[in-house]
Amino acid sequence: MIEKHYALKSYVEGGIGLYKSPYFKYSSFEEISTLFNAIFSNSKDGLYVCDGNGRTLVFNEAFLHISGIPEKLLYRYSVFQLVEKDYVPNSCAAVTLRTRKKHNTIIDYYNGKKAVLTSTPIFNDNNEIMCVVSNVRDITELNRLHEELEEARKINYQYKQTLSHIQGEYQRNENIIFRSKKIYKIIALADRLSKNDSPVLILGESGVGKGELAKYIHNTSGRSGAFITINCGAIPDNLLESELFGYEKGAFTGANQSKAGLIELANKGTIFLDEIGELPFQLQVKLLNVLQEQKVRRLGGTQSINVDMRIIAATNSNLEKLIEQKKFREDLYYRLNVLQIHIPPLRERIEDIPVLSIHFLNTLNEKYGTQKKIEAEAMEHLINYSWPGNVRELKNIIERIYYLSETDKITVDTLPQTIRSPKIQKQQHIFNTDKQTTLKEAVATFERKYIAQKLQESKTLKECAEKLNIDLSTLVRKKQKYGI
Ligand SMILES: Nc1ncnc2c1ncn2[C@@H]1O[C@H](COP(=O)(O)OP(=O)(O)OP(=O)(O)O)[C@@H](O)[C@H]1O
Repeated sequence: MIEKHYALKSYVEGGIGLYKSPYFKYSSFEEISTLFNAIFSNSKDGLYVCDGNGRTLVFNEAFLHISGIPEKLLYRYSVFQLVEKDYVPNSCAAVTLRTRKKHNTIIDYYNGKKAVLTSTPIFNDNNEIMCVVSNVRDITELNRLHEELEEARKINYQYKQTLSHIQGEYQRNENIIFRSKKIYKIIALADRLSKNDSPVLILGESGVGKGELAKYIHNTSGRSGAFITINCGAIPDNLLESELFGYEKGAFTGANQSKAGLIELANKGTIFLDEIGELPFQLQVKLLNVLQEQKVRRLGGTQSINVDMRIIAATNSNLEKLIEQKKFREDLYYRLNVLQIHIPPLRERIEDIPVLSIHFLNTLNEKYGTQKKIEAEAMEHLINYSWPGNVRELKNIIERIYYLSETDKITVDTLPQTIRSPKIQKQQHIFNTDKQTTLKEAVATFERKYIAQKLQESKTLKECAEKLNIDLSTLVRKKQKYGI
């Protein structure tokens, strides 16, 4: 059993006394003195004891080492004089002698060591300070480690910042893969825009990712409802109205039961109107009313239904030109064009080509458990190509070469002729001169190029369909087939 010995407690302010075990057999002064001497001199902490006047009584080797005060000076001067004569910057014991209280401080000794000091007054029966015991802990090493840790933390933080910046450039935000600063800025802008409910107009060529960005804005907006997409150019005019606004039973022949429109379905969510330039003129005014009143009335209906939706519209047409041509309502344009984002074509952000190519390839690798890789030279060709169909075309091409490549290496030979021959492409040659091309392939190549060219020359899909003398729906189908 351990006996707690309180003999010294009356002398130690706030001290806990001494613990002695039953094995403590020393009783003579010599034995106890030897023991305490051993403890004192073996302590790694510096120990320094002065009397009530601040004169040195006893100290250990560690104290000399930590404080760097020459032994002789310790005998000659009191703690007050040591400070006065500037042998030490400060004295913890001197403060305790003045305040008669235990004191803690940190001292930067002149030898470069840093220590934490605790000085404790020991009182005699007359309540006079008999001595002050100072414990001096060297924290130079600890401090160095602390500084190193701080430095490491700083570096770590900087690395993290850099990494997150790099990741930002190579980032995938939701499904948007990018490396270019241009898309990075667009994502940052979209993040800000997603916080409010104003309409957003996304401009950019076909396939640049307008739909993907609209989805991103919806997903980050926190709106609880659905994300509803409608391609105004792909649905025949007569169906578009009922699709958008819904109808009541008997509203027209064939309306055997009531049906909610897409606008209604987008309640609390987002409606994405793709190819808004293709929205028939008579529907534009109806849409404007919905936007202004936040209410929709089904065809054949008498009641207006409240809708809380965010609208995102997108187009690759020049809406201002369409307004001049009286094909698009100016008032609707201003209503939709509150916040505008322009996505540049892929050829203007070629840094995105490698990351997108690798992403699309890896998606297939994961799906089929393969490890196909694009060789550097092949990647160069992908980068040099002008991608009139933008990301959609790139995605289609990667899928195509994935299936065509027989080994794990995607080489230049695996690439379609159009991509392999940038010179021919730049010269706008539409015939494929590859001897191995079948007639069917050659016709497809021609058709794809020809449609892509006409699309570039046309303001709207409708105009393009007219130029090609084909139905709008056929054009949309072919656009999707060729990834343009
Ligand atoms: N940054 C991107 N990261 C990953 N996939 C993308 C990215 N941009 C576009 N895509 C993909 O490319 C294809 C075309 O994108 P999207 O439909 O959003 O383009 P769009 O500009 O709306 O085209 P359109 O004007 O023809 O409707 C989609 O399969 C989409 O997932």
